[in-house]
Amino acid sequence: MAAEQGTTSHVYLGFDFSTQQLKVLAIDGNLDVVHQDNVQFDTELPEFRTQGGVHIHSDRLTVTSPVLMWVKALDLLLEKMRGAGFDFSRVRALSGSGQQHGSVYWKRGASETLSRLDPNQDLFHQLQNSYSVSDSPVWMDSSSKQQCQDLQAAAGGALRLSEITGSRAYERFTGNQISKVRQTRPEQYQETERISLVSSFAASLFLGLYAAIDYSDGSGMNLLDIRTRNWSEICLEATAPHLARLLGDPLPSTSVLGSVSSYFVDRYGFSESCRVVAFTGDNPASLAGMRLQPGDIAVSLGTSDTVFLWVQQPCPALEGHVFCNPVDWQAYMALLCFKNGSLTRERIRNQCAGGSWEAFSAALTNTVLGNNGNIGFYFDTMEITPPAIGIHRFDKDDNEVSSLSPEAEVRALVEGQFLSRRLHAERLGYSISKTWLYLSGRCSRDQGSGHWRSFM
Ligand SMILES: O=C(CO)[C@@H](O)[C@H](O)CF
Repeated sequence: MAAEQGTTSHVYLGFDFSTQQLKVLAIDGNLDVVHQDNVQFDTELPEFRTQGGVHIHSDRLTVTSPVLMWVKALDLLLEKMRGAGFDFSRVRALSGSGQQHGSVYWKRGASETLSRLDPNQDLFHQLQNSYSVSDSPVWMDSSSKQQCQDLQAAAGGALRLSEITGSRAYERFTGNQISKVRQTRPEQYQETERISLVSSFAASLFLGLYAAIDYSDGSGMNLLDIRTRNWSEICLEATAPHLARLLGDPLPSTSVLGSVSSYFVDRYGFSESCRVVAFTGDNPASLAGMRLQPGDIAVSLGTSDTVFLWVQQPCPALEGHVFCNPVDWQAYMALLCFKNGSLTRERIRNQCAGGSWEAFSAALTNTVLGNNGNIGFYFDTMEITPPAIGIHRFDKDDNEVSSLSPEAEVRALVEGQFLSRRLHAERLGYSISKTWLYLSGRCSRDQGSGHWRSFM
């Protein structure tokens, strides 16, 4: 993708290490996009043999991604940019986001390697032996139920834990994943000198040293006290010994962490004065990037669907999450996460619309609002909100049925998904109907998303 030539004005880079791809966006001082590109993990890095960017293990609960795939994707993306003639010397600052809750385990000695990278070699080959855990747990994992129960017991129950960290214990949350690694892979845990989130791992690559975890993405760990913005001693103790040392101190999500490392200056021509701003989670980054204001509500349609909004005060509950706000460190953001998002929509598109979004949208146009009383719940994998699994279709008389016509199935999926998002949001007191609703995420550009708005 050719880079826009011409002006020598400063540009700003945003990287997104998401579930299925690594994306980069370059904007100028007017917020105009001057370059963008991406690396699709499944198709451009087939040697890692991922599906949807992950490995779903045989227990159907454990879900991981190879950390070196993310490293190699950054090598590939920067080479693509260089090949397109992108002028890295114009970059005044860079930041970005990562899929929330994923964890990266840096092996003893990795900080030395990170600080002395040879600009004549790529990151992938130099960091080959820098990770004590090669398959990073990611947000789609649902295998840490025991660790969740132990943490809730130590904190004084689910609601108490939610009061402290903004969420009851969730299997995908990083603290419970760290606890599982320590219990099931003690040698690898012993070999670990630093634990990052995907967001702070990405920032570390650009800094050439370990980057702090930011308040907002750190709120997705069941470890951070969202009022004091320090690690909760109760939660750290219940998770693993000496964990504070492995995590480092958290910082506001707007922190300037330092300058890009000499590796990127010498290899790609970045300016020595290019600043690295703290990376954060993909959903907090969406709230910031969409310039959401208190009272607005956003729906992100991606691998996971999320409903999130800016709130001034924490209102933790037994469902959903409260994170520290990425823009105003004294405010908060509320979020609901639905795991069966775009991958489920793609499955129904393939099965009921011949793999075509045009046919998918046509099916919505050809069927009536309310679908003649047919509705469905499509939890291909263990759902987060609510914690349920399986495909459940119902007819107008509330009888469970085993099938629907292809067009009725498409509408049953869309209406089921979006009425569910609205129901769970309103149950937490978020008024959907009387507010601005912003759509974001890969699927929000689909013309079918117009239909989806009508259910929210
Ligand atoms: O688990 C989630 C939010 O809590 C997901 O939206 C991930 O951030 C997707 F990457």
